Amino acid sequence: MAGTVNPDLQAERDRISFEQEALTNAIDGTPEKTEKRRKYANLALNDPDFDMTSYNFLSRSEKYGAAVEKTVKMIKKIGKLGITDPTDLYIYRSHIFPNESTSFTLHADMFIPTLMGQASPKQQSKWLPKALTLQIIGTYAQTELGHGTFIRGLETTATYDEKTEEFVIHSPTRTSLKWWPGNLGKSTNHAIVMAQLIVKGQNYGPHPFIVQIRSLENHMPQPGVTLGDIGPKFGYDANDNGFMQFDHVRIPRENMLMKHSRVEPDGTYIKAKNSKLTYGTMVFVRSVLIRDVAALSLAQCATIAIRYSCVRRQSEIKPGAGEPKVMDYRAQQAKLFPQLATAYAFLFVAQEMENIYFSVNSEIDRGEIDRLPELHGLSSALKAFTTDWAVVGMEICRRSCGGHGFSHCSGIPKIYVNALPGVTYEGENTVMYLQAARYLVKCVNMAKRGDQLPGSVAFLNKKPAPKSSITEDVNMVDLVEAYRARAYYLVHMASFELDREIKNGMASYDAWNECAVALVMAAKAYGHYVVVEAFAKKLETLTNNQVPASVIGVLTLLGKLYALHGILENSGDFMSENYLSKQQKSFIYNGFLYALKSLRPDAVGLVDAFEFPDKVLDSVLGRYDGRVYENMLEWAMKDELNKTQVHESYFKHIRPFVKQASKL
Ligand SMILES: CCCCCCCC/C=C\CCCCCCCCCC(=O)SCCNC(=O)CCNC(=O)[C@H](O)C(C)(C)COP(=O)(O)OP(=O)(O)OC[C@H]1O[C@@H](n2cnc3c(N)ncnc32)[C@H](O)[C@@H]1OP(=O)(O)O
Ligand SMILES: Cc1cc2nc3c(=O)[nH]c(=O)nc-3n(C[C@H](O)[C@H](O)[C@H](O)COP(=O)(O)OP(=O)(O)OC[C@H]3O[C@@H](n4cnc5c(N)ncnc54)[C@H](O)[C@@H]3O)c2cc1C
Repeated sequence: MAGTVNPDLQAERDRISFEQEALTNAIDGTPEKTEKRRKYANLALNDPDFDMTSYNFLSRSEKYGAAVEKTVKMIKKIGKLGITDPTDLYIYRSHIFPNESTSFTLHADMFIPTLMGQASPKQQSKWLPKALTLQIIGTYAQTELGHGTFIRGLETTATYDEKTEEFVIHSPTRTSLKWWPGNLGKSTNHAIVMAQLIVKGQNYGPHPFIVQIRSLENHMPQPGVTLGDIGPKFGYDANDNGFMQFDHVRIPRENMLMKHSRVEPDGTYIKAKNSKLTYGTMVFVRSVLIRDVAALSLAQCATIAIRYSCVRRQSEIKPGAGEPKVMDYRAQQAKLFPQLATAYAFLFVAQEMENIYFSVNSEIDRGEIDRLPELHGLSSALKAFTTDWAVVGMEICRRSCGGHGFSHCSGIPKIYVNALPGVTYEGENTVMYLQAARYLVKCVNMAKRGDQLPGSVAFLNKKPAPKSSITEDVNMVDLVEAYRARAYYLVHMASFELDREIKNGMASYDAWNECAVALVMAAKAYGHYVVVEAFAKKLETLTNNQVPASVIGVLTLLGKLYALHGILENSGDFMSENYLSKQQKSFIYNGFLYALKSLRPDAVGLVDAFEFPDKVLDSVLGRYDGRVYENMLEWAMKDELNKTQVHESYFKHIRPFVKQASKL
């Protein structure tokens, strides 16, 4: 019957043990935030002007065209509705472009943030009103064909000409072509260009410049600028990632973004308090993508896979007793519930990261830069750690849907390919772990000198107990302590290895490379510890805020499951030096099994609490009503191949071939 919920899924919803609304509020942060999210989501979802036709059956060029059309419609609506708050804008946009790029993604997420973070007040008053009203549309052009990671190796030059008070932007080599910037290929007319600043023959390193790249009249490239799209990619079809070459393009001196460092008209260079303030936009995006790319994408895939697993029946448990829901197989639970728990864990750590980012950033605005290293170390570690685990988890969710997981009808491929580049962009993950490790090693040395370390690295000030106190009745406090101990030892081990190589006469830069395996392990352990601790803190806050006990109960189980799963996956680390005994490992294993069993009745409730609308999931398998089989054929019939019964290639190739063959 149309309109009703699949009875197997309904049965799951009928037995949920917790108050779902209170859990949704905890996920959003507060009841007010839930209300706001629903308001802006519904504004987008209920607007008949946004037909949410899936991109599944479109060519790349059609996808790009559809995205442009939808983007412009959205911008007009935003103006009409008067939405101005960045969070509201983000919610509204992500319900019109679920797991998709808009044509102005880079404008909103990097161009405007760079103007806010890198332009002087005078420059902001010139450029921001234009950017906010889309009189100019920009991108962030840093990466080149030859260099993405090593920003100091960028080759694009910005040479100051004192006579005309202009910078000359130039691409001196083939490898200096800007390559990858989002929305550069076709959509934008301005770019923040990162280029080597050269004044009076001296190179001061990479700095940001604002450059007009296309005409505001006819959208043709500006003189001296060569532009195009970089071609098809693993995903991101609707995004026109582009290339750009400069041939001695002149821009006024005022187009260098001068909040942190300046070039005076006579060519005098005034340097920033910290040269890495120039990298501020990257720190911002790393901080926000923990939630918006890692946590939410994994949560969506877990929603699809768990709902589908309660609809899908296969094989037998008890011979002759009929086919159970695949969710009832313990092995299926062992694959999916850790992904669910991870999504929750990442949402909670993202809330903490966001708070830290905004608090440190307002200090930076007041000229206080002491906490910049911690912000960089933490955001680098968490960006890498959460995106790494999220993409692995999404693939587990896909496989858990069996064959149908491979079809676009599952919705998972679209979510996956949209999130996947998160492991590469905004700092390739290994490189980010190594940046975090660099900070951690410094902290070890500071702790040795007796300095008190800040926030997330304060754990390095106190040596953990040599043995874990985990008992049969595993609790969150002991689990957090176990992760703290692992991070402490791995960070110290990496630092020890580094010192040993240097003491043995190795140059520090070679020692760094030699010890990279240990350093990456240390940074991963730090990220893992921060996530587990954030889960525990969230439980504490919710308890203090009198959130219903049923919600605390189910979240505690999820938190434990997350931590227990991580120990089982990395048991070598935890068991080294006998920190965790064999017996304690069996407590961990039993605790894990207990958590799987206990969470089973609430699995659907736990994913429903995320409140992903069907239009966002774009998944036949993960539909809220669970009517999977009734909709798969209808979905497949949308494919171009099903528009005709006999494809033209039959007449062109197969028929003549068969006719010919039958004559032989
Ligand atoms: C409520 C808000 C709503 C928000 C709505 C927004 C929603 C957005 C949602 C989702 C966003 C996703 C979509 C966005 C699309 C993004 C598309 C991708 C765009 C890009 O990829 S842009 C290009 C990004 N590129 C990179 O990230 C390059 C990575 N490389 C580097 O960062 C650096 O080169 C390096 C860090 C690896 C090395 O730099 P280098 O200069 O060589 O420095 P070192 O010698 O190694 O170190 C020197 C010293 O500096 C410290 N340091 C390095 N970086 C920083 C930093 N950023 N901040 C502070 N300090 C830094 C380093 O630790 C060293 O310190 P030390 O000397 O040891 O003390
Ligand atoms: C979808 C997508 C969108 C993008 N959007 C933008 C954009 O809008 N603007 C922009 O400017 N850029 C953008 N980029 C570029 C992106 O930021 C870079 O690709 C990224 O920073 C990685 O740099 P790379 O490609 O040079 O990788 P490489 O550095 O060449 O990495 C190759 C390998 O070398 C390793 N490696 C490199 N350096 C080290 C090191 N020091 N130590 C150990 N290992 C190392 C890496 O770990 C990796 O395994 C985008 C990229 C993608 C995929």
